[in-house]
Amino acid sequence: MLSADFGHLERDTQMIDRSAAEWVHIDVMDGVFVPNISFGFPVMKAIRKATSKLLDVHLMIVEPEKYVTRFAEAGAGIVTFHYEATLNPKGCIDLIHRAGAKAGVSIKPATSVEVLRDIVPLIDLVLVMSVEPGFGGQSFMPDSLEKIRELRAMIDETESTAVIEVDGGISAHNSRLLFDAGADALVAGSAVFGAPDPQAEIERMLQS
Ligand SMILES: O=C(CO)[C@@H](O)[C@H](O)COP(=O)(O)O
Repeated sequence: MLSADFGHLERDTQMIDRSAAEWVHIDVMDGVFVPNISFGFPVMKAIRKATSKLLDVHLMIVEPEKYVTRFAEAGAGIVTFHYEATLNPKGCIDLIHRAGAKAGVSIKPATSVEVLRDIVPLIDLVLVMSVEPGFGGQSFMPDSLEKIRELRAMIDETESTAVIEVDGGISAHNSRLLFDAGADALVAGSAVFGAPDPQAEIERMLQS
């Protein structure tokens, strides 16, 4: 939703609601963990009202343990925080699960997937950032493909049920490549909202 027209948030959310996309991805940025500020609870609640789809919330904030419960209570089906943003990832995971949501952990491009080995059996989703978090419209970083393959192997070895989500620079041009590398869920912002027909673009990604 970061690439939606915020002046027409209800219209754009309803458009995604009618589309073949399965989840609605919400990027929350605090201006500290990333050099950009997006939105918080009021906007999240407005999106919640405009769709019945699962809300997939990506927190790009410091001290996520302070807020994960409130995001779950505001209607997030998945709450994902950054591994780099907390000293207590297991505590955050626990808080999210206790609030009734699924827990995800995200890693920035420079963070090795190895840091997740101990926690991958405890989580529902790993979000691999394929751009530096903070802004939409950046180019996909090809090194992410190897990270996805490593993560797929780690998830299989540890018998984790976590899904692999990838975010940043994704379109119908690379979605097949990502799927083949082991991704289960793809996030697309500018490719969808910048397309002449966003719903057809989502279909193209799913078809490819
Ligand atoms: O989390 C982020 C950016 O920090 C992403 O969700 C991007 O906003 C995706 O946008 P595109 O790369 O698809 O334009």
